[in-house]
Amino acid sequence: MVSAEILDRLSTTLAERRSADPSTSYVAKLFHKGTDEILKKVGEEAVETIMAAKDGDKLHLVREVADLWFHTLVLLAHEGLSHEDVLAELARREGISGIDEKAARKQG
Ligand SMILES: N=c1c2ncn([C@@H]3O[C@H](COP(=O)(O)OP(=O)(O)OP(=O)(O)O)[C@@H](O)[C@H]3O)c2ncn1[C@@H]1O[C@H](COP(=O)(O)O)[C@@H](O)[C@H]1O
Repeated sequence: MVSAEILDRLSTTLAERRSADPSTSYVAKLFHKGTDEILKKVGEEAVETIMAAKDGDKLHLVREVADLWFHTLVLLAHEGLSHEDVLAELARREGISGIDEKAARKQG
């Protein structure tokens, strides 16, 4: 099974690309073009993900979600953030939902 460590490695690469030559790297070129271009790519990949889900081809869906994740990671890196910030938010929510479940059990 592929490890989630790939997110750590990709995140390191994306951070390095912030100072890379735009003519030699897709990510450096996106950073150079700026926020609007990155947001445009995120929007395009979100639409392509929806279309892939609709056509019922699971491999196509996985590939489009990978494109979407990748471009959201580029967006986070451009804003000085990373997947770790998102994972921390999900962990926080898990904690919140745990509290909610306990409260619900007491009420029920
Ligand atoms: N995971 C990815 C990755 N996923 C998708 N893409 C690129 O994202 C683009 C997807 O956009 P589209 O599907 O719209 O295809 P396109 O028409 O070619 O895109 P545009 O040129 O129009 O933007 C393609 O150019 C893909 O090559 C990626 N480019 C890079 N990475 C990773 O990022 C690392 C750094 O990349 P470089 O900066 O290019 O060295 C690489 O080592 C990879 O690990």
